[in-house]
Amino acid sequence: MRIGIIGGGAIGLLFACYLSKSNQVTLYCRTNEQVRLINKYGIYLKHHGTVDNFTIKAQPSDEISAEDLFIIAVKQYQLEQIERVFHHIPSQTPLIFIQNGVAHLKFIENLSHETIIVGVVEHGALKEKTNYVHHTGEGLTRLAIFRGNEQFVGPIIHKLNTIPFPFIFEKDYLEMVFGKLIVNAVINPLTAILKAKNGELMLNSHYLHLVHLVLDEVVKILDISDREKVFMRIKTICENTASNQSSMLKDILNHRQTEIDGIIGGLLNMAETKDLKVPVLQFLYHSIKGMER
Ligand SMILES: NC(=O)C1=CN([C@@H]2O[C@H](COP(=O)(O)OP(=O)(O)OC[C@H]3O[C@@H](n4cnc5c(N)ncnc54)[C@H](OP(=O)(O)O)[C@@H]3O)[C@@H](O)[C@H]2O)C=CC1
Ligand SMILES: CC(C)(CO)C(=O)C(=O)O
Repeated sequence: MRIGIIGGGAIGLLFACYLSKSNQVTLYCRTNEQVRLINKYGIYLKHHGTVDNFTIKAQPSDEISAEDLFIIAVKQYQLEQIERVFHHIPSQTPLIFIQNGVAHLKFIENLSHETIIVGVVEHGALKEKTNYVHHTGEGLTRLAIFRGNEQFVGPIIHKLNTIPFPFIFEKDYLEMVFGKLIVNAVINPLTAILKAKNGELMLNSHYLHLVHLVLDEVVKILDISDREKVFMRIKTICENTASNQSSMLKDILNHRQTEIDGIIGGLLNMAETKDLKVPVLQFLYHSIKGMER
């Protein structure tokens, strides 16, 4: 299958390497410099201490070619910037969006494409250089249909699946996206404000108290009945990624924009619609927005 990946960041590079094992991948980048480096030297993938080199074709993102599928791997807040790119992708070509949070759902609703799939990525990836990615955490990618015929997803998953880079099908896209949203809403802003690694949220009793305060409001907004199950999922992720810095902490430390609007911003909008008071989430939102400057 011909796969176009838009965005040569951590996830774009990671997906390009694994998917190129059994597909023809083109990585669409923002800068000509990244295009040049990848076409000349390929992409380096570090995994478990081993570094492999992958020959991948790269093109500027304003020169879209015909593909069988596009994976959109830019950050949620960069989607607006690539809006015109979608005018060059035929409406029959399936699109996969893998952004964290919920804000991207509003953006994709306005596209005219017939088949839109949303994904939740449970891998960890770190872009160490322009054409060098570190696969820091092994996981899987969940895919669910957002628009179009569910029948298309099975064959796509079949073609994307490789070991150790699995894809699985989820029936309910909202349940899938909200599941990840809760995890990111609790872990990301707290770790970024406290400058703490994920594991510390469970080990420091004061941080754990904050986890519960955040979770109480998230559970209220999303009307979740099994709070304990949700807490256990967060606890497991904190323990499994104990020594990791969350993506929001990394963004703050590197003076980059964060995805707070897509994560806590999305929840604040839902709270407003339901006329719910959520002071803890307000505090997190404004703390991160203030720190972004
Ligand atoms: N990294 C991870 O471990 C995980 C990430 N995710 C999600 O995946 C998404 C991507 O994250 P991640 O890869 O880490 O983010 P990065 O910031 O590393 O990558 C985003 C990439 O998009 C590129 N981009 C921006 N504008 C354009 C454009 N006009 N044309 C082409 N490319 C463009 C950027 O290019 P440039 O560098 O030139 O600015 C950058 O390389 C996020 O929404 C995140 O929530 C989900 C789970 C795990
Ligand atoms: C699951 C978690 C919190 C892992 O660090 C993550 O998705 C992130 O950092 O964005």
